[in-house]
Amino acid sequence: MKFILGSASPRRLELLAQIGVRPDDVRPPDIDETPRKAELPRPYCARIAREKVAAVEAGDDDIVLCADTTVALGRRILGKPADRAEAEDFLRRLSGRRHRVVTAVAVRRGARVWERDVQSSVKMKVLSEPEIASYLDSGDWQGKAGGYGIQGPAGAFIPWISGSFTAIVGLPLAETANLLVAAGYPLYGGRA
Ligand SMILES: Cc1cn([C@H]2C[C@H](O)[C@@H](COP(=O)(O)OP(=O)(O)OP(=O)(O)O)O2)c(=O)[nH]c1=O
Repeated sequence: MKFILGSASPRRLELLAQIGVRPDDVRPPDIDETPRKAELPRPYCARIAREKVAAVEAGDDDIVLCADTTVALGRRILGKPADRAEAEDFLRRLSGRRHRVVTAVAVRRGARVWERDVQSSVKMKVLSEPEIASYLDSGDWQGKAGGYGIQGPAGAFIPWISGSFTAIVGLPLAETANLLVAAGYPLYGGRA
């Protein structure tokens, strides 16, 4: 059995390391992440995690883990900003409001798939012009759903969350541990 992380996200690698899980291989999937017409954020996120895990090549006995993190403002999905202008647009929309962050995790072993999604609420303070400008200058928004990362400088913009911090960063560790154990990964030295 090999454990394969199907993700290019350095956050997911670090979060797995936090619970002592080191992949034997990292194979980021390449799928089309375009939402379907009128697709809601939670089903979208779960679908993308499933499509990612199906797209990773692995042996029948290997365990593959993929995840997707989606920022939802009402019914609207905010993906990874394409450029600085889009990141600015996202920040202005999120400023002073509460939004949701959904992270779906999918684990596959052979033909079997285990999945969970976790939804958190996040409140962003009303952002001032200097806060927006300096955050955009930092470049930290790049590659992050909704155009911010709570674990970086944007942590100063988040006075309150309800849910799972690790899920917001990209991988809900409690649920991930359960999925790995269900799939037969020897977490806790195989004692679980
Ligand atoms: C909201 C938020 C998102 N993010 C990140 C987590 C994810 O890496 C990214 C959302 O994009 P994803 O499509 O979930 O993942 P990815 O493209 O980075 O990597 P892969 O598909 O190969 O697994 O946003 C943070 O790091 N902090 C945050 O606070």
